Amino acid sequence: MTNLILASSSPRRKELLENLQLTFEVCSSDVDESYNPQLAPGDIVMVLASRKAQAVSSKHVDSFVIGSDTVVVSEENILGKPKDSDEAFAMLKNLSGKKHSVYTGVSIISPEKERTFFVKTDVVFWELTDEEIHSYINTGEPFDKAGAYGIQGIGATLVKEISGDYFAVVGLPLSKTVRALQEAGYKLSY
Ligand SMILES: Cc1cn([C@H]2C[C@H](O)[C@@H](COP(=O)(O)OP(=O)(O)OP(=O)(O)O)O2)c(=O)[nH]c1=O
Repeated sequence: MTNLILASSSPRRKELLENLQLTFEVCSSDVDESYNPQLAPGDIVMVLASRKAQAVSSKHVDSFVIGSDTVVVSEENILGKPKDSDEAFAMLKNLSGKKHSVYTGVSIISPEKERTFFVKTDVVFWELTDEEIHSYINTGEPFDKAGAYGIQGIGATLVKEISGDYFAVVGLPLSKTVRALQEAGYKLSY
């Protein structure tokens, strides 16, 4: 029996976790991703990560469940996934030539307890021309990603500097996640 479940439909989170050669299943959480905009960004991603983990944990009570959520924060604006090209353009224009922060929340629910935390990573973008932004949007890469970019793909070329956990920007801070799993009683097979 697999006792580790990733409560996510994100192909990136699955690929990240696969790097660690753990045996796990993926269950899509499908929860309402609305949140109270008064909350601080770290609290928003923790609330959403916990909601995703709880939705799956309630059906798999004997498993360790990982839920996660990522948002991009630029000058107080919280950027999720763009709905269309116009929104993607507005997000990338907003990020151009500046520093922003990527917040990723992780919630681990074990048969006994829940442990939820967040990681903040600072990213600096090069100054982008409108033409560069349009070309990037035309690749299709921005659409299912918070802040309208993927640092693991062509989006890497937009990034001048990163300070913090690269994996957290992609969607799951691997090292802290595994440590939290172990603290919750999960035994690694290697
Ligand atoms: C900033 C950034 C985000 N992202 C992705 C990670 C997440 O998949 C997505 C943020 O949306 P999320 O709502 O966190 O996740 P999701 O809807 O894709 O998946 P699920 O809720 O089922 O777990 O943005 C990248 O892939 N690369 C990046 O550089």
